[in-house]
Parts: sequence; C-alpha cells; structure tokens
Amino acid sequence: MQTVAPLLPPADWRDFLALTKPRVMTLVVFTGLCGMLAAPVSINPVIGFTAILCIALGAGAAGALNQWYEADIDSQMRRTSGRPLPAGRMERQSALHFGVGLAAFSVLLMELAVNMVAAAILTVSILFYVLVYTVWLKRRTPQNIVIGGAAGAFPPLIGWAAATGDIAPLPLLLFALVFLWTPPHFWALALFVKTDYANAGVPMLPVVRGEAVTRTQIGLYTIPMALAAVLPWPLGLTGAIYGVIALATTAVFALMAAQVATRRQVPGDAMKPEKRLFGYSVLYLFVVFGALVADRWFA
Ligand code: HEM
Ligand SMILES: CC(C)=CCC/C(C)=C/CC/C(C)=C/COP(=O)(O)OP(=O)(O)O
Repeated sequence: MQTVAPLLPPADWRDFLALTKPRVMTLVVFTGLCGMLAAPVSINPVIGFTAILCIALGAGAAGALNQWYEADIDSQMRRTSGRPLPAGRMERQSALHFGVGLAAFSVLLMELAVNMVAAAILTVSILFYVLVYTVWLKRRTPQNIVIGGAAGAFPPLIGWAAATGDIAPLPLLLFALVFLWTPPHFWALALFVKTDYANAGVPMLPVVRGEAVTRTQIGLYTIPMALAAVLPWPLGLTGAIYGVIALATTAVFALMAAQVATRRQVPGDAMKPEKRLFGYSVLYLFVVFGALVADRWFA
C-alpha cells in the first residue's frame, strides 16, 4: 500500500517572514529608497511609499522562491538548515504559492500605482535572482554570484525609475557599484563558511578554485568597485558631501580588501580580515547610499 506523507499544519507567520530573508533585504530596500530620494524630482509620498513597498515585497518574493527551489541545499548547511522548509515547518507548496503570489502582486502594484519602467526593472530583478542565479548558475559555476548577483544591483535603478519614470547615468553608476561590491561582499563570507558550501556541493569560488584565487579576486573586484563609488563626484553627478564620504569609506574598504588579498592580520586583532571585510561591506553600502541622500538634500 502506498503511504502518503502527512500534511504539516499551516505555517506560522514568522516562517513566512523568514522566507523573505528580511535581514538581507533591509539593505536591498535601503538602496532602492536612496535611489529614489537621490533623484532630482520630488515624488508624491504615497506613490514613493508604494514603490518602496513593492521593492520590499518583490525582493521578499524572490527570497521565498529561492528558498523553495533550494531546500535541498539549505538542509545540508549549518547556516541555513533551520529555515522553515529544511526544518520541516512548512509545506513546499505553501512557499511556492507565497512566492509566486507576492511576486505577481508586487509587480502589478508597481505597474498600476507607480510606473511601467519601475515595474519592468522589478520584474527583471526577481527573474534574475530566481531563474538566472538560483536555478541556472548557483549550482553550475563559481561565477554564479558575479552574474546572478546583478539581481541585487537593480533596486537603486528601480527607486530612481519610480521617481522619474526613466534611468540616468547616476543610477547606472549605483547599479555598477552594487554589482561590483557583491563579489567582495560574498566571497569574504564564503572564505569562512567554505566547508558548508563544499558539503552541500555548491561550487562557490573558494571551494572550486581555492582560497588564494578567491583572495586575489576580492582584491581585483574592489578596484572597479571603488571607481564606481567615487566617480559620481568628479563627474558632477553628486556634490562634495557624497564625494568626501564615498572617498573615505571606500578607502577603508580598499584597505580591508587589500588585507584579505594579502592575508594580512592586523597585529593584536583576533578577527580574521575576511570576517571584518564582510561585516564592513554591509555597513559600507548603508553609509555610501545614505551619503547620496544627504548630499541631495543638504547640499
Ligand atoms: C548573489 C549575491 C549575494 C550573495 C550570494 C549574498 C550572500 C549573503 C550571505 C550568505 C549572507 C549571510 C547570511 C544571511 O543572512 O543569509 C549575506 C549577508 C548579507 N547580505 Fe548578502 N549576498 C549577496 C548580495 C547582497 C546584496 C545585493 C545585498 C544588498 C544590497 C546584500 C545584503 C546583505 C546583508 C545586509 C547581509 C547581512 C545580513 C545579516 O545581518 O544577517 N547581499 N549575504
Ligand atoms: C528587488 C529584488 C528582486 C532584489 C533581489 C535582491 C537580491 C538578489 C539579493 C541577493 C542577496 C541574497 C539574499 C543573496 C543570497 O544568496 P543565496 O540565495 O545563495 O544565499 P543563501 O545561501 O543564504 O540562500
């Protein structure tokens, strides 16, 4: 006789929230908000709020679909095994319905309440994270996060497009900044959770090419990233408030990346350089994007 797995009871709202990867998405939403506030037009506050809500819902939906697809990998890594699907607190179908529904709702609302350009870029970023990164590249190549990581670079463009209905050189540079920031951000982390990825068979760079190559790549990506961060000032797209803050915080980033690339431990410092760079990478984007808004509003 065929046995049928018993259905789980309906999941808790906290598990649905966890599907959206809320901590990571705070920075995604913040870069979208700053992209919107840096635009040289004033947006109706209700429309502006709706646009940010749509970015949050769309990013959350993408996170949920990512977790729906890779519950098998997540169950094999210490960092992710407690998530609602691998921990058995939710049916896979529930996660799929939640993700698809939320994605459709966020895009539709953006289209109806904000504009078509913002809705189109939101659609591309959701598809990029789910199809290009999660389904196609993540299990196939160590370049997964370089190409697929572009998904996380779209929000400043979405925010700008929500305000102006268009794209322009400044949000394109912001796209480039987040795009080039992603490899140092992620590979710094991958250096110290390498065994997790190796156990799960995910071909992240330190697993496939080794630590030395990963350290060098972190250093190399930091060079164009620094350029993208600082260029808006000399190009006249921002003022000195942004320029000085971007220059100072990027110099610190470059120093930390150089320490990772050359494996230099600061004397008397117990923390590994890659751990420090990973933590700083998150703070860095918050500060640089915050500076953009400060520059626009207080200059
Ligand atoms: C494909 C590209 C990326 C990969 C593979 C990646 C991976 C990760 C991982 C594995 C973590 C640590 C654990 C976790 O909270 O899940 C993390 C943390 C984080 N990431 Fe990324 N990330 C990427 C891109 C981004 C982007 C584009 C942003 C935002 C603009 C971002 C923002 C953050 C934040 C804010 C944290 C800290 C979360 C916390 O405090 O728990 N990441 N990232
Ligand atoms: C607007 C919109 C759709 C934005 C998408 C934002 C986006 C792509 C963020 C990427 C950040 C992220 C959660 C990476 C995790 O990678 P992973 O899935 O490999 O990490 P994991 O091992 O923690 O699951």
